[in-house]
Amino acid sequence: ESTTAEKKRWNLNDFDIGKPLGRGKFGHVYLAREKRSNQIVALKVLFKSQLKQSQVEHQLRREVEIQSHLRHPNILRLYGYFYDQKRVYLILEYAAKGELYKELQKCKYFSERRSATYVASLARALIYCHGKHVIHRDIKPENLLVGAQGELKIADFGWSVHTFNRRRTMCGTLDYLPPEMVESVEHDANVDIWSLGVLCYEFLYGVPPFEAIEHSDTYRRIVHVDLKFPPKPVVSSAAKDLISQMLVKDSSRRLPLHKALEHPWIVQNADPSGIYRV
Ligand SMILES: COCCOc1ccc2cc1OCC(=O)N(C)CCCNCc1c[nH]c3ncnc(c13)N2
Repeated sequence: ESTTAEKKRWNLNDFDIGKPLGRGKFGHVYLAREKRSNQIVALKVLFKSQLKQSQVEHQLRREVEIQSHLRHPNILRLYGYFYDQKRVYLILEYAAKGELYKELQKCKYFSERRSATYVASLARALIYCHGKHVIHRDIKPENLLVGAQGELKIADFGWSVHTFNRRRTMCGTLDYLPPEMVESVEHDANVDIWSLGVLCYEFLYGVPPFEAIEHSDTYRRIVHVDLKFPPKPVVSSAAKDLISQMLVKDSSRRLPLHKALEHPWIVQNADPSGIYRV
């Protein structure tokens, strides 16, 4: 039995592999059970060839380094990693209710209580990250998972911090980029306030606020903060007020995350436990 001091060296024989949980850009994720402890985990398998080809190995190392030190109920745990000849394996906390965006697609949009509960959880997770000088966790629905009790988990699939160098025209969406990133000026933790505002809007309306067919139109709508609230579904003015205080062009004037947690809409709608029971 290895002591906690020396890092346990994992290998594939330590796990029984279960059903696939999905496939991402760089690899597959499987349900797995660590044999000795019977602990259920998610195992993400990345192909070294693909990592090399996309020049993301060092970025992945950085992402693993950051994620393995984060401990928060709303951030998916990274327990460890190992590799063999061809693959890198990430040992991750298993989120039993899967990807939030699939749930959002199914419901079209979330209730104000559900949206506020998720936004409060994300704000707390981001406050924790900023406290550890980690920013830009790239919170968009695709990066959010749901635990067995309905709690939100930022899985932050890691490419955000690097892909923005190429302004994500290649693979990710622009919808979540704040003006300072679209105009590629330096950015700080306030980018996460913007993304949280975008996410809050998308939870309530089912579409992101600056969506457009053409990238160029999305760019323009973001830099001009062309924020419009559709008449349907009906959304409270308190919710619109919070969103309007987060989607502000001047990053220093965005509502700080701890203030967002005190906003009336959050106080009146978010479940304090961060759990939304469907
Ligand atoms: C560099 O990589 C950093 C870590 O990236 C991930 C960590 C955990 C992930 C998925 C990750 O990347 C994205 C990805 O592969 N997909 C979008 C396809 C699979 C979706 N997962 C579905 C899923 C369901 N229950 C889960 N419990 C834990 N993790 C999961 C899932 N997925």
